Amino acid sequence: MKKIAVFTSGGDAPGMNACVRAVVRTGIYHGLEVYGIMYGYDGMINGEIKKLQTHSVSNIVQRGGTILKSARSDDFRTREGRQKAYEQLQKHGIEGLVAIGGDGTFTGADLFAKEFGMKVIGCPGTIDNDIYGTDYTIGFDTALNTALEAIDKVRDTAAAHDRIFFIEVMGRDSGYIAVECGIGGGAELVMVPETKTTISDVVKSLKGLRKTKTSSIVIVAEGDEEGGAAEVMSKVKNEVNDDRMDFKVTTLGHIQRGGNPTAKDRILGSRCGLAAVEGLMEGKTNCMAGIIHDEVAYTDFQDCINKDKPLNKDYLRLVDILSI
Ligand SMILES: Nc1ncnc2c1ncn2[C@@H]1O[C@H](COP(=O)(O)OP(=O)(O)O)[C@@H](O)[C@H]1O
Ligand SMILES: O=P(O)(O)OC[C@H]1O[C@](O)(COP(=O)(O)O)[C@@H](O)[C@@H]1O
Repeated sequence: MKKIAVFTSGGDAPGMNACVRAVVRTGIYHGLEVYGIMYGYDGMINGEIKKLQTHSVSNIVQRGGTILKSARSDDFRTREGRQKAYEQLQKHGIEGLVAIGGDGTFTGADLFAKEFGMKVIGCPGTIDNDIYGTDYTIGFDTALNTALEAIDKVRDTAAAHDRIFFIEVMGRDSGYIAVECGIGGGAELVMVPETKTTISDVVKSLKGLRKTKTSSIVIVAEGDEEGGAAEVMSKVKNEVNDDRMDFKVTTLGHIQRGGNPTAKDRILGSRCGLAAVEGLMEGKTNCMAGIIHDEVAYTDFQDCINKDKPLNKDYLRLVDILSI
């Protein structure tokens, strides 16, 4: 293998730049030519491909977002789109790809590799931490710490005014951010998509806590089955029907996906990037380079896509016990 390319796809997650840098520098270190594809699969189809040098990735290890930009591509979901993408890669003589993204990116990559014989290794880039085959995903730690900092600030005003705050964090299908910032932020309750918490459960807990506490923080993952924080708050308010309880909502939103990556995300991105390139050089394909128990681990795309990474139930128990 002489030429490889790297791209970021789907969303963006802090630490992706560290990963891109590692791919470029590891490739060059091993004598490969490394190309960057802009705007994910859309850029692959449109031929937005450029050769990268060591200096192309200078001064990015500390930056959030992705210098290669990111996009969601409908065209890549079609056979014609993937055919065009393959032709563009052939023009440059590219034989291997490093795909930095989430489940969707890996689904497209797996299909593409099987259809055209392209070699592809993925790196797990999502703040949601919901990818099987790695203990942590690139971006999760930064998002968690951003959310935690915001929760600390909200707690100050919650305490000063004896309020009950419903704080919405990201996680369309996953409660990792919610549960971990719930523990770290000392939340009274955490609502996540993985477990059912009814409005009556919430009301019962809040009324119970009222006997010992004057303020409370409820963390709601955006994908909770009862709705986001605003919807949960309004349902709880209706059921409580007590004007003495002062409810507020804060939605943290996309601030969680931005900002300079933490040390953990820079290191994770760097390790996965290096492992992806060396994996390609060893002939591996259709798998993701992740880290399990502090060791590099390659997991088949099919497992990454189809297997669940369950939340640690001990974490939810921890929130319950520590919030009394
Ligand atoms: N079944 C599929 N077939 C082909 N391409 C796909 C498929 N699923 C996802 N993709 C491609 O991967 C891109 C990123 O997927 P998406 O789910 O948006 O993000 P993520 O990688 O973060 O999960 C999509 O925009 C699409 O181009
Ligand atoms: O508004 P967008 O860009 O669709 O992103 C929202 C989604 O992004 C996520 O944060 C995941 O993003 P990443 O996978 O890119 O990290 C989800 O939790 C959330 O539902």
